[in-house]
Amino acid sequence: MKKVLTIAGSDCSGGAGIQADIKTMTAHKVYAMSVITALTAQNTTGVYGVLDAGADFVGQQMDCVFKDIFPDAVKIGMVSNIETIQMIAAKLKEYNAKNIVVDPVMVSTSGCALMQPDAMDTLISVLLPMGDIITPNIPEAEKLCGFEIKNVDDMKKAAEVIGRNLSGSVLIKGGHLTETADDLLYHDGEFMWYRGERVNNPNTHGTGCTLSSAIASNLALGYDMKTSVQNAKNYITGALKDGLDLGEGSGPLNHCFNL
Ligand SMILES: Nc1ncnc2c1ncn2[C@@H]1O[C@H](COP(=O)(O)OP(=O)(O)OP(=O)(O)O)[C@@H](O)[C@H]1O
Ligand SMILES: Cc1ncc(CO)c(N)n1
Repeated sequence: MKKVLTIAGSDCSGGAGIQADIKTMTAHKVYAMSVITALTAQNTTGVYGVLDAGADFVGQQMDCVFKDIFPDAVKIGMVSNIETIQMIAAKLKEYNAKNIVVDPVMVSTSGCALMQPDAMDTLISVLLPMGDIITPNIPEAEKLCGFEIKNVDDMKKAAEVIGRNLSGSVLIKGGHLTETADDLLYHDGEFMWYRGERVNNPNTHGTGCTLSSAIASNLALGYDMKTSVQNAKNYITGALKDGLDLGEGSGPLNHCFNL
């Protein structure tokens, strides 16, 4: 059985973070492991509290995982402070981790920040370059490229600018921009569009976490980068289309729609 590790924050309401990651990995029939960077108190209406696990304890969890059950892929989500980011980067190097997917969870849309603002530079300079692929949404991509992204041409320019400083691939998610939900991959100097059917479902809590975990699961299963992104795109569209409707706000997806 292939093994995948998520390093991320817990979402007690089960739609995003560690919980979304484990459900996604399980739906892909890979063995899921989790290093928890922070607990969050959140639900479909917003984020109300964050309790950091602390860098040392994150490091200890990573030691336990890597020394015993070496993951075939690693997904990194919420990392709230500078010390934790540095610890994760050091441990990934120490253990020579493979197939690293970094979802830069930087811009909080509702309530408490998931990342301390002073940690952004460290995330950009230390962790993003370690990714085999990074998966910013439009507001995150704007922070990374330094200009506004208003259309698909801007998406291409941004992907190129962001990718210039990285050895890995860049997937800019169009969920916040395009009428159709098209994502753009910049991989080995080439652009590739993943055309998505826009699902008329306001329940999109955790789509980013779910997509990045699906990519990591596919990489662990041995698919190449382009195929992994396509398979993950098909999975997220299916999970949205299932039409689960829970909670007062933007609800979770049905991660198990295909089981
Ligand atoms: N209404 C929709 N219909 C179809 N696909 C969607 C829709 N909304 C988002 N997606 C897709 O979901 C994936 C995640 O994109 P999105 O831009 O929502 O990420 P995100 O903002 O990081 O997510 P999160 O809400 O977890 O922070 C992308 O593949 C995107 O195209
Ligand atoms: C723990 C966690 N990670 C990521 C996100 C972004 O969806 C969230 N809401 N919560």
